[in-house]
Amino acid sequence: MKECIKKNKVLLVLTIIFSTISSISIVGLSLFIQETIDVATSGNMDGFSKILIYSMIYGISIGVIYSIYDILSKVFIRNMTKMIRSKVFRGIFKSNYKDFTSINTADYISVLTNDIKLIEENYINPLLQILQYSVMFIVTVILLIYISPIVTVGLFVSMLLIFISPAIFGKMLEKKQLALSNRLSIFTTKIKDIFSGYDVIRSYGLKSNIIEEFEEENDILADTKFSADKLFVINESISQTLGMGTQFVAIFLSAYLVINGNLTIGMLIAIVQLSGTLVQPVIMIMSNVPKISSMKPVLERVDNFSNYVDNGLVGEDKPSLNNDIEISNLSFNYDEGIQILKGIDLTISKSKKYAVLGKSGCGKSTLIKLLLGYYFEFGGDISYDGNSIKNLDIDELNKMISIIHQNVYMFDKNIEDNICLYSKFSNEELNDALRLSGVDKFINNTEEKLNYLVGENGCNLSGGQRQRIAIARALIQKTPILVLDEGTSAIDMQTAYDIESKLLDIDDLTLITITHKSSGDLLERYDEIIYMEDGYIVEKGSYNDLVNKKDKFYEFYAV
Ligand SMILES: Nc1ncnc2c1ncn2[C@@H]1O[C@H](COP(=O)(O)OP(=O)(O)OP(=O)(O)O)[C@@H](O)[C@H]1O
Repeated sequence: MKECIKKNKVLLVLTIIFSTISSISIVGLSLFIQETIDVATSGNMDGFSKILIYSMIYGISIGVIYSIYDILSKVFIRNMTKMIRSKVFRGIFKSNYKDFTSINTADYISVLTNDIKLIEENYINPLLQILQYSVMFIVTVILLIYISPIVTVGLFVSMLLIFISPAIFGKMLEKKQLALSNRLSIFTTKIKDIFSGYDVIRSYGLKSNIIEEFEEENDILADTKFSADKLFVINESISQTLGMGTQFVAIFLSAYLVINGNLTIGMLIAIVQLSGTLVQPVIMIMSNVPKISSMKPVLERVDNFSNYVDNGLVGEDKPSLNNDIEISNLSFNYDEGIQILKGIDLTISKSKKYAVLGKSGCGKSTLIKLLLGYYFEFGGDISYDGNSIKNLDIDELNKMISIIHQNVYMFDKNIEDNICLYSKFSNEELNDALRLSGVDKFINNTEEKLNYLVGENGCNLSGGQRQRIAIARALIQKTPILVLDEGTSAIDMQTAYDIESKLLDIDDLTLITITHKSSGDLLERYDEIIYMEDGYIVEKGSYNDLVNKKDKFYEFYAV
C-alpha cells in the first residue's frame, strides 16, 4: 500500500494542493457573508455592489477549483486501485504450486474484487476526506480566533464530546470490517462452487437445495454487512448530534457577545457559518478514522498477497536434459498426511519412453508433480543431468516439460488460440501438431475450423476433443519431455491408440505415460514399464520381461 502511495505521490500532492485551496475557499465564504451583512446593516450601496461582484467571481472560482480537486482525487483513486489489484494479481502468480493450491481460488477472486472495493470505500476515500477536512479545520480555527477568541475557546470545550464516539466504536468497527471481508470471501467461494457444479446440480435435481443454501449464505452476508453499517451509522449519528450541540453553543455564545456589544451581527453570522466548517471536519475525521483503522486486517491480507515470498524451490540454474533424470530415495507426504511416496529410485533417460502403471491412489501423479518441481518438502533427491532440482529455476523446468492431464483446461477462445497459447507457429508446425493429436479429424466438421470458439472451459467440445486439443497444445511446444497423465482417457480406443502410437514414434521425445488402459502391443513399445503399489515402485522392466515374470505387474495387468 505504502509503495502504491509513493508511486502516486505527485498526483497525491496535486490532489492535496487543490483540496487545500478548495477547503480554504469554502471557509473564506464566511468572510463574504460577514462583509455582506455588515454592508447591508450600514446601508452602504456602493460596498454592496462591489461585494456582489466579488462574491460571484469567488463562487465561480470555488466551483472550478472543487471540480479540479474532484477529478484529481478520482484519478488518484483509479491509479491506486489499479496498482493494488495488479500487485495482488502478480503476487498470486508468483506463488509456487503448493502455496497456490492451498488457497481456494474464490479467495483470490474475493481479494481482487471485494477487498479492493472495501479499500477504496473505507481507506482511500476517507484518507482524502481527512486531508481535505483537516485543512478546512485549521483555516476555520485561524479565522475564528481572528473574529472571536472567546467563542473559539467555547467551541473547543464543547467539541471534546465528539471524540467519545470513535474511542468507543473503533475496535468494534475493526472486527465488523474483518467479519465482512471474510464473509464476502466465503460468499464468493460458495457461488463459484455452485456455478462450477452446475451439471451435477441439474442432473441430480439439486436446484431447490442449492437455492436454499444460497439464500442462507445470502442472508448471512446481508446481515454481516448490515451489522457493520449499523455500527458506522451509530458512530456517525452520535458524532452528528454532538456536533449540533457545538453549533448551538456557537450561536448562543455569539448572541450573548452581540448583546454586550462585543460582536457585530455580521460577525455572529460568520461565526455560525464557521462553526459549521469547524464541526463538520471534526465529525468527518472522527467517523473516517475508525473506517481507516478497521481496514487494518483487510490491508494486511492484500499486502500478504502482494508481497508474497516463495519459500519453495528458488534455484536459478537453467535445467537441461542431455542425459537423464535421476530420482534417488524419494519420499513425500502432503502436509502432515500419510507417506505417499516411499523411497523411490528411478532413472529416466533422454528420449526413452516410460509407462507408469498402478492402482488408483498409489502415487503416480504425485511422482510426476515432484518431477515438475510442484512440491519441495520431499526426502531424497531429483536431479536433471546431475543438478539437483533444488538448484533449478522451476519456471524454466516447467517450460521443458509438457503435461497433458485427464481434465484439460480450455480458455474461452478459438481452437487455434487454445493450441498456440500466445505464441506464433508456422503453418507446418501447426499442421504437424493437428495431425499427431488427431485434432485434424474433427475440426473439418465445423465451418469455422480452427476459428471455432470452444466456449467456457471448452463446453462446446466433447471431452475427447478437448484432450486432443491439449495434446496438440503440448506437441506444438516441442518440449523435450512430454507427460501424458491419463491424457487420452476420454478419447475413443482407436484414436487414443493412434495418438499414443504416434507419440512413441517421436525419436527425440522423452515420454512418460501414466496409463490405465494401454494395450499390450503399445506397452511393448515402451522402454520401461514402471509398476507402482502403495507409494513404492515394486517392479520395472520391459513389458515382455514383466509379463514373463508373472509377478505383481502381471497380476495387476491380467485383471
Ligand atoms: N493435494 C493433495 N493433498 C493431499 N493429498 C493428496 C493430494 N493429491 C493427492 N493426494 C493423495 O495422494 C495419494 C496419491 O494420489 P495420486 O494422485 O498421486 O495417485 P494416482 O496413483 O495418480 O491415482 P489415479 O490413478 O487415481 O490418478 C492419494 O491418496 C490422494 O488422496
